[in-house]
Amino acid sequence: MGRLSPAASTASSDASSAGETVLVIPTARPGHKRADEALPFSPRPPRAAAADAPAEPAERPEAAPVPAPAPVPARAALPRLHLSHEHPAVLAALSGATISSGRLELRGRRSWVHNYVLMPLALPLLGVLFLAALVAAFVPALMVWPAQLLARRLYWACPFLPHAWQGPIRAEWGWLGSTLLRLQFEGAHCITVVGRLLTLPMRPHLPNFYIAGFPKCGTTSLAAYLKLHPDLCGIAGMPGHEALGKESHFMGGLLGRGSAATSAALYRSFFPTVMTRWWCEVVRGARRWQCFDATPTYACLPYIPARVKALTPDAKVIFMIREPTAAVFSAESMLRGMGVPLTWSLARPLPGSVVAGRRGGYVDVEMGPQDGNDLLRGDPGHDAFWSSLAELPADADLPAELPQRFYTNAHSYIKGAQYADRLADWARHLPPENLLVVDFKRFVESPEAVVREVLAFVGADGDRYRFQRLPPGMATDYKGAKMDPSVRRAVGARWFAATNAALAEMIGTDLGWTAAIGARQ
Ligand SMILES: Nc1ncnc2c1ncn2[C@@H]1O[C@H](COP(=O)(O)OS(=O)(=O)O)[C@@H](OP(=O)(O)O)[C@H]1O
Repeated sequence: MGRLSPAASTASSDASSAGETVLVIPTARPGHKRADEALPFSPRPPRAAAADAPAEPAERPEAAPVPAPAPVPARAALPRLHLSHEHPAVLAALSGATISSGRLELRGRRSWVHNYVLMPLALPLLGVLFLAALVAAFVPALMVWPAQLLARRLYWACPFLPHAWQGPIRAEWGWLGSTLLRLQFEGAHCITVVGRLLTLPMRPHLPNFYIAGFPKCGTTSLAAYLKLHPDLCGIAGMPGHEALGKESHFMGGLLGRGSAATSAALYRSFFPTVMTRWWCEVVRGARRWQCFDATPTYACLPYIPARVKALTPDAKVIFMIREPTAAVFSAESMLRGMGVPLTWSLARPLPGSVVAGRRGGYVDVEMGPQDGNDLLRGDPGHDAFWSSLAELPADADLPAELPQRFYTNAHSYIKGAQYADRLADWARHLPPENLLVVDFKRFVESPEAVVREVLAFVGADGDRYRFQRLPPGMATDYKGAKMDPSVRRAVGARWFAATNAALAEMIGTDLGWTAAIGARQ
């Protein structure tokens, strides 16, 4: 510690003449530590300070050697400032002092920027920094854990998603890029789910109708067309995500496979808030506001009709249908494009087929010989599993292996495209006037006419609908792959001929699928 030195008085006098008080204090030196001593601090007004200092030399003494601290007359009335010479640099930084030639100089007057801008801002700035540190410490802890938990459930319900991170996305973006994208996706999903749950009291709606399927039959496009009507809202989906922006997967176990998959309260979290409804009614002029869920797998899974009836007994259900092998091939191509390893392919010739000299599709790219789960042979184990799903009570837990078996087995897609059987499941639970079948081919050719029929079916006023053509939703990049014509014929005849005929009888129209052989249908 040191006392105010004569040098301090000198500097003070110099500065006084320039209009500021300067205290010059020798900085710490080994052997000069006297922690018990205090430095009298006299922030005198500049002029007065100059007047009171009787014996001050006119000029500042040389910096070295440092003069021994001289005693200063005690001033009981003045506050005493304790300075630690052990940390002169810290002191200088805090006080705005400078260290010059081994001495610490305290300047009593700073610029107006310092006094009126920097200093008043310092405290709020420190507060902001403190809050930022808190956020940096706690938000990851509060976000990462829920995000991981919810992502685990999402990946259980949609087990094809993780393949995309490890396969094509990693190949394109590298390890770091794909990891960051994955964290961003999981974080966005978490924010969406938590946001929905936190606003649950404002979400009293269950769907008035469903676009229940079938997968790869244009459900995304139909949903987008319907959302153009002021009366109609889809689910409160994940922003910016084409599929999760329109399909809830709630009954597929997105929030859990136990009671969370049957709770009406939790299901309500997916649908718009009263504010959204108010906006539609007051601003967009909706007269008969309705919301809908467009989860295409609902049409395939035989336990879903019972749950739809339990949760929404008056709901209407729309099914889009497409030539079955084309729909299965579209699903296969989508999954394969996401990096999902499948043991089957409609692009690969069946065993015994002549393939000499033919290249194309996935045949030479990533598929080995057609094995195991043969497309024509069938899978009795899967059939039994499927039948057990049809018996599942509406409030029962979903089987733990359900999504994995559903998404990887070729026979899930085959069963999912046996439309007559699936529609019969639905007709057992809901009245036929609540079910509408839409032909994908006709929808592609004349979307406006089809959309207007759908509007009439759900009870929305067609006169208030302004049609505008939209780009196809969920278009698949086939990467040049084509269905093998022999597979198409064989699979069509083996699995779909009978159900296509039954469908024609059911809807009163033969869509000509049995004869169809070609590219997309
Ligand atoms: N307007 C229009 N014209 C032509 N084709 C269209 C249109 N809308 C959707 N599609 C095709 O429908 C397929 C996607 O169907 P989904 O949206 O039901 O897919 S999903 O089940 O939701 O994943 C997907 O088919 P593929 O490209 O053959 O896979 C889309 O391209």
